[in-house]
Amino acid sequence: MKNKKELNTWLNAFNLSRPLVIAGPCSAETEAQVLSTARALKNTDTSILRAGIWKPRTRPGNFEGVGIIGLEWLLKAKKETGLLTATEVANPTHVDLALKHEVDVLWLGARTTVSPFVVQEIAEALKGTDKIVLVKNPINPDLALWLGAVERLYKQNISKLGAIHRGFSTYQKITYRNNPEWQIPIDLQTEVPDLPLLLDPSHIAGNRSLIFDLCQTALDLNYDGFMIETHPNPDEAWSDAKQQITPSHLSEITKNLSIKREISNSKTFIDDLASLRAKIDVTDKQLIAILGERMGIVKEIGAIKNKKNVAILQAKRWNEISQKMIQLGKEKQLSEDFILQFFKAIHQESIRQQKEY
Ligand SMILES: C=C(O[C@@H]1C=C(C(=O)O)C=C[C@H]1O)C(=O)O
Repeated sequence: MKNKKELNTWLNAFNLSRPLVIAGPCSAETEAQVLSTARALKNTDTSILRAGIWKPRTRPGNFEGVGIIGLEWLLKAKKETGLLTATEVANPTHVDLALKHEVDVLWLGARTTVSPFVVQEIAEALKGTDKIVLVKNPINPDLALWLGAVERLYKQNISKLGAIHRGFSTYQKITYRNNPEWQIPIDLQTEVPDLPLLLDPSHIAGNRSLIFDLCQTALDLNYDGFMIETHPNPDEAWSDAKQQITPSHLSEITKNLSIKREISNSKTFIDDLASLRAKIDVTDKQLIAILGERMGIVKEIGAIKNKKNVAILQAKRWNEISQKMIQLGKEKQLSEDFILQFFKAIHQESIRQQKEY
């Protein structure tokens, strides 16, 4: 997917001084619930009312959405409040029904993005639309699949596109419901900087207490806005009760976020930044010189191992090194995760260099 300046035209047209907010219930449950959420969101930063109509649940037997009648409630809410509306579509029939009910923003969910066949069918059903179409990341951490879905839509002349980061499935026990893997959206921004990027903190968190911090991290990483699940009585919600928040809680969160700008024109800021970056450039050069020196020694080790037919991988030694480095790293306030990742990368390169010998 190639970057194009025009990718963010639709977002700029909102003319917002704050991040774009899409909010609303995980699922539309009743007409009263959709309307009361919409009315309460009208007094917040929200521009777009979201509600799930068809809910793809991990296991059958849970509430799977109210279906088409929910689209009528959304339309009613839009007419009353003036909020735009958004819903998830997972097949061409959903697209057809959403368009008939004047839904303004359609999104592809994480379980849809994983399937190029389904994405293609949806893209063809939406061909040439002037609606906004947002693509959630696939459940597996695969940037190419995520961007591939955006590209399929773009190829069908859909120009109002955006990405939503909702985190990635993991088998490991973690604080979050879905692992954020921030490096993937960072890579996405590096590849297509003008593609609007929103955070869905509700699905990453799985728990409302983590939402504020996730939103602040996103703003520090230049995200353009949020999709946040909001319900008048979160604990009573028919789906994802733990991660939903009330509209007033949403207001409190958006009010307390510190909004970052891409750059400051202040002279002292520009001068200070330039001199600190010059120092970083010096240390980076030193790092490369030291890494080169280390690999030189590794090659000598490779040579003597080769002569005596000794295996390259020496798990005990490698284990000793990583443990020692984690300890040393702590003294310099470097996280264990970072040191492990860093030394794993060094070790891999070290094995590659010895194999080449
Ligand atoms: C360099 C060696 O080979 C491998 C690479 C290591 C490293 O880069 O430090 C450590 C252990 C081995 O898995 C070695 O045996 O010391």
